[in-house]
Amino acid sequence: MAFVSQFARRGLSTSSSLNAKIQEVIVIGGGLMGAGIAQVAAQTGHKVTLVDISQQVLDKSNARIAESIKRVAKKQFKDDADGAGKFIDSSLANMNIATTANEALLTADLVLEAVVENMALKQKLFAEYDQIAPAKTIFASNTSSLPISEIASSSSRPDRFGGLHFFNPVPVMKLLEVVRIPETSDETFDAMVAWGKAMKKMTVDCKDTPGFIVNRLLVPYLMEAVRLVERGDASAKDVDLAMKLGAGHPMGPFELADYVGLDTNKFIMDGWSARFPDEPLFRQSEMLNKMVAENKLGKKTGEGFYKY
Ligand SMILES: CCCCCCCC(=O)CC(=O)SCCNC(=O)CCNC(=O)[C@H](O)C(C)(C)COP(=O)(O)OP(=O)(O)OC[C@H]1O[C@@H](n2cnc3c(N)ncnc32)[C@H](O)[C@@H]1OP(=O)(O)O
Ligand SMILES: NC(=O)C1=CN([C@@H]2O[C@H](COP(=O)(O)OP(=O)(O)OC[C@H]3O[C@@H](n4cnc5c(N)ncnc54)[C@H](O)[C@@H]3O)[C@@H](O)[C@H]2O)C=CC1
Repeated sequence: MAFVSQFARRGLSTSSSLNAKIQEVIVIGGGLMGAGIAQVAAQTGHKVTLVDISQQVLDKSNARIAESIKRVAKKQFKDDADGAGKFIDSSLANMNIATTANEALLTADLVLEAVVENMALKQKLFAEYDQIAPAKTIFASNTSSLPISEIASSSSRPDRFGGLHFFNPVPVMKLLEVVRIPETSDETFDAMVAWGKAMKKMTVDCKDTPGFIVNRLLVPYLMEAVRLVERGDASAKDVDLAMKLGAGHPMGPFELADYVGLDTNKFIMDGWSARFPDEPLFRQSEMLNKMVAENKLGKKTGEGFYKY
């Protein structure tokens, strides 16, 4: 069966010449997603700089990356300890960590942002980087829910801007959503798709719509699960068991929410409920808001819907 993709349409062309191939990458935000993206970039032979304002976060992420690379190596080089060792060493050698992007910006092919889900912060960072990065540098956001167009409006290069949305845990999840805005040039879009493939991900194309493909379906589902428990219709544990055994999901919605981070869930709901006040699927949840206020953010703080 052949589909004709409406997203494969040709967009604007750019006057600035891009590198055909993305080789040097800066990942901004060294938390859950940034660390995973940087790890996979390093594993697939890219030179990568992982940037976070917090040295403590970087140290923690470094340790998590080292652990995760070992798991990947064990899987890829089952009975080949020598091959596994070389893979780990070369991956780690491809990676730098830093508390500022300034030096790496001078030569980067791609700046991929994965800081907290906050429009003002994302815009501020790209406005700054726009002043330093060369014309060839593509800018992209890993945002879960914010409009790429609005983030891109803070830079002077919307033709070299797009969304590259990865999934958690990045070393395991095979999908990458590649999002283009009307201004994204064909060269930029093609370079982003090619990079996704170089990262060994399957790519899907999507317009700049709330939640793109996966989160437009997943977030309302999660919120419906929370509302179900808020109404007292079932316990979180039973909902999770039901969705795992009855729908074949690897995690139930509450396990997944804890895994993703309840703060990230709340950032998404805050944004969508403000932007789309008439959409009942995007309504806020008192239970979720209370848990975030109590710093019960899920796995990362040791407690969310479950204790860890
Ligand atoms: C919620 C709605 C709100 C959305 C908010 C925004 C979020 C977004 O913008 C987009 C998202 O990311 S949505 C989340 C997408 N992720 C999921 O749905 C994950 C669902 N869970 C799973 O797939 C498995 O439980 C999982 C793979 C995690 C773990 O699998 P298992 O339970 O079977 O546990 P393991 O046996 O430990 O792992 C299975 C294999 O994977 C390897 N592995 C796991 N974590 C790893 C990691 N961090 N690094 C490297 N390898 C890793 C593990 O080694 C194992 O491999 P095998 O031994 O070969 O099977
Ligand atoms: N958690 C998830 O499962 C997924 C999250 N996303 C998106 O990825 C982005 C990051 O999410 P997470 O990694 O979960 O968040 P996180 O909270 O684990 O990491 C965000 C990091 O950004 C850093 N940061 C804050 N301000 C900064 C600045 N000015 N410069 C550099 N670093 C700064 C923080 O110190 C923190 O380490 C968000 O936009 C989120 O919506 C996308 C896919 C999945």
